[in-house]
Amino acid sequence: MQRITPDQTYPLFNTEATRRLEQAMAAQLAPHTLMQRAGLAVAQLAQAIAPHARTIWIACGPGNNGGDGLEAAHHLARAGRKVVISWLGTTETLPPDARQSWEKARHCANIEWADTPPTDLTGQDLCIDALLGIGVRSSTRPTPSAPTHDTVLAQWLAQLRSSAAPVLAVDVPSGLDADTGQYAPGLEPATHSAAAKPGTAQHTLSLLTLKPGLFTAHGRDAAGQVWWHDLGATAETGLNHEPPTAWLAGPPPRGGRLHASHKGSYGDVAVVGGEGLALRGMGMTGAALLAGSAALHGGAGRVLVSLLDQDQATEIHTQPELMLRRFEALELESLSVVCGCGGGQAVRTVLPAVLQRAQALVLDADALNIISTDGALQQALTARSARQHPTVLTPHPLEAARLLHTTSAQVQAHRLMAARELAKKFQCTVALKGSGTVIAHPDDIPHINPTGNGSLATAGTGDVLAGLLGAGLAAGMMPLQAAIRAVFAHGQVADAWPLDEPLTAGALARRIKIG
Ligand SMILES: NC(=O)C1=CN([C@@H]2O[C@H](COP(=O)(O)OP(=O)(O)OC[C@H]3O[C@@H](n4cnc5c(N)ncnc54)[C@H](O)[C@@H]3O)[C@@H](O)[C@H]2O)[C@@H](O)CC1
Ligand SMILES: [K+]
Repeated sequence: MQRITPDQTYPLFNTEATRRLEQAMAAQLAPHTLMQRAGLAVAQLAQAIAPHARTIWIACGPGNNGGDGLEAAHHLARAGRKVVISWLGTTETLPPDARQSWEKARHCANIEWADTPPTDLTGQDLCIDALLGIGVRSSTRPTPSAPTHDTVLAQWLAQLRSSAAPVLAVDVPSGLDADTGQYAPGLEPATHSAAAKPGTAQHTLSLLTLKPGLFTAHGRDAAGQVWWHDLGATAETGLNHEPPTAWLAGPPPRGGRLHASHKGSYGDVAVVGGEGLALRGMGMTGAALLAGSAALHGGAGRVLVSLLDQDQATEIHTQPELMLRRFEALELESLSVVCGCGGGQAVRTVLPAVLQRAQALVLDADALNIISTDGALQQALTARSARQHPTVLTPHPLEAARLLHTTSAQVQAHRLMAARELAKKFQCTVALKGSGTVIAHPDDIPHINPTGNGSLATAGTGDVLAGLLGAGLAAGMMPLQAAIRAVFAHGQVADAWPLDEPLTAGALARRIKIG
């Protein structure tokens, strides 16, 4: 069993791939072996995280996820723990594996069966959520047979989510789609506001494989600390037979700078953005300066800033290392250009030249919005790949939706798919921002970033990411690697930041540590 922390790369498998692996393993093993291993692993983790739990309430659903819970109940009861099971299944519809575990639990004298879950649980107890696993239905189609069952399920789920006791979720938090990190319709937590985080699992034990939905969209909030037990898959079938659906990214390789290096060794970044106050009465130069600061702290040799401002300041007092340049004075062919941060409408005039001539390019914010409305710019963007000019797009879900001519809800519903589609459409690397940023490249398996938290949801943090990425490209990194590294480092700062201190984008840029 492994505790998942952002210190190494892990393969992630969607439901389809997990089912294939399960079948391949089941074919080699005695019947019921996988569920026995799963239940034992759940019981072991329960004992480890709540060694003194007075009562362990196990909510078991009608399928094999419930079977894992029943199997765990048997082990916990045998270990002398007080176990209360609430079971939602019927003997007529029980899958064969779950039936065996049900029989076992039934024969345990010291297990209490309760149709009404205990309501007096406290922080001294433990809940095990074995209601739904990867078999959750994501369609809103009602099941003709089960209106009552669905109501009870919703009630138990609400009880788990509001319990004062810690929750250990089996395989996935019930109701969460293991592929997308979205809740199945009708099974969302009642409260969905960022300010009042809904009650969710403190621990999730992912079985056989790690699933992408645990790490993106609502997955991070829903799952808490993720653990993984491969049920013997690595040793017995070799997980290598099945290509991963995605990777959970790990830290970039560390590498110090050569002593005999100079500023030219790390390349030049040019930040083009920051519409001035004069054009429309909306000054956004700060965004470009933040990107410039991040590029500097990200290790760029030199950072040039070209503000899209008629009244360019002659000096930037806050960051004297940044060098101001008029756009016409930039030698785009030899620069890693970060374009769009605070670009407003002014960025429209420079985009054709930037797309045509920039050696390497990061496109963010307003640059993306303008490109999404302009077919010629889209063609120019796609054409860069044939000229071997690396390009990285850093959209948030709404910007991605505009580029894909869809809605941000659709993008969020399938973040991995949306990022891949964008990468293919424009033949470039994409970092789709949001919880569990997805980094995609046309020919590669996508990566999900494991670092970062809600403190990054503040103005300017996207500009910092774009600048940091520009530094990676300027140093000659491949765009996918540069994106993985930048997103990881960006999130790492937020993870190390004190919880009670607001994180400003300026501080974020200054704290970046690379390599
Ligand atoms: N796939 C694997 O590799 C393994 C699976 N195991 C367990 O088995 C689970 C998968 O089992 P199943 O395929 O039986 O699926 P689940 O047990 O996750 O769910 C299926 C049951 O839930 C009901 N259900 C689904 N969506 C619902 C909804 N929206 N509202 C109300 N009821 C709903 C279905 O009618 C069905 O009865 C895994 O998550 C894991 O916990 C482990 O035992 C061992 C290995
Ligand atoms: K579950």
